[in-house]
Amino acid sequence: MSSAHKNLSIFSTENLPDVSDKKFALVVAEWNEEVTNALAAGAHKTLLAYGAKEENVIRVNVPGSYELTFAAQKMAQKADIDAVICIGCVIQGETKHNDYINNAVAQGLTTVSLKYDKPVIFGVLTPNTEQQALDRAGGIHGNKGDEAAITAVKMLAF
Ligand SMILES: Nc1c(NC[C@H](O)[C@H](O)[C@H](O)CO)[nH]c(=O)[nH]c1=O
Ligand SMILES: CC(=O)[C@@H](O)COP(=O)(O)O
Repeated sequence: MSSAHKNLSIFSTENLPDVSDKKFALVVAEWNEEVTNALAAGAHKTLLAYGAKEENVIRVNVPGSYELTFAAQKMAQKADIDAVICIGCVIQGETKHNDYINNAVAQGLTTVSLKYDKPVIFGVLTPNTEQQALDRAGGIHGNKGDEAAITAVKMLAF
């Protein structure tokens, strides 16, 4: 179901695990920072709303979404980090560069998650236009950051 038909900020909150003692890494790409900062704010707000402590949300920035994988690995290998949320926005350009980034990041984050046996959440927008990004970063389709955060919370039930 596309985001156009499912608000990203509306989700089930039944049977959520207690995450009051869990530590989250929030890895944020600086490219398209108006969008990624809005996504990160949504993720941060959602984590606190569902039980995380302010001091247990550790934000680090990277230049672009391609660098999310390396930073996610650095955070996931820390013994005290329970989940990693990766935030980015890769807007389609004139070339296929966005495809290479998106595929690398999707595969890379999955690899890190499995290697360190921890949730690593793909909170990366891959829109065709800037408007599509804004619509999903607190606009008409909700906030992908909210969705990424509640996904991290839910995955800590495993
Ligand atoms: N065009 C976008 C980029 N490009 C930069 C790459 O992510 C990377 O930093 C560079 O290739 C050097 O390794 N990044 C985004 O996050 N969003 C874009 O739209
Ligand atoms: C996804 C990108 O890196 C993008 O901004 C590059 O744009 P272009 O494909 O027009 O060079």
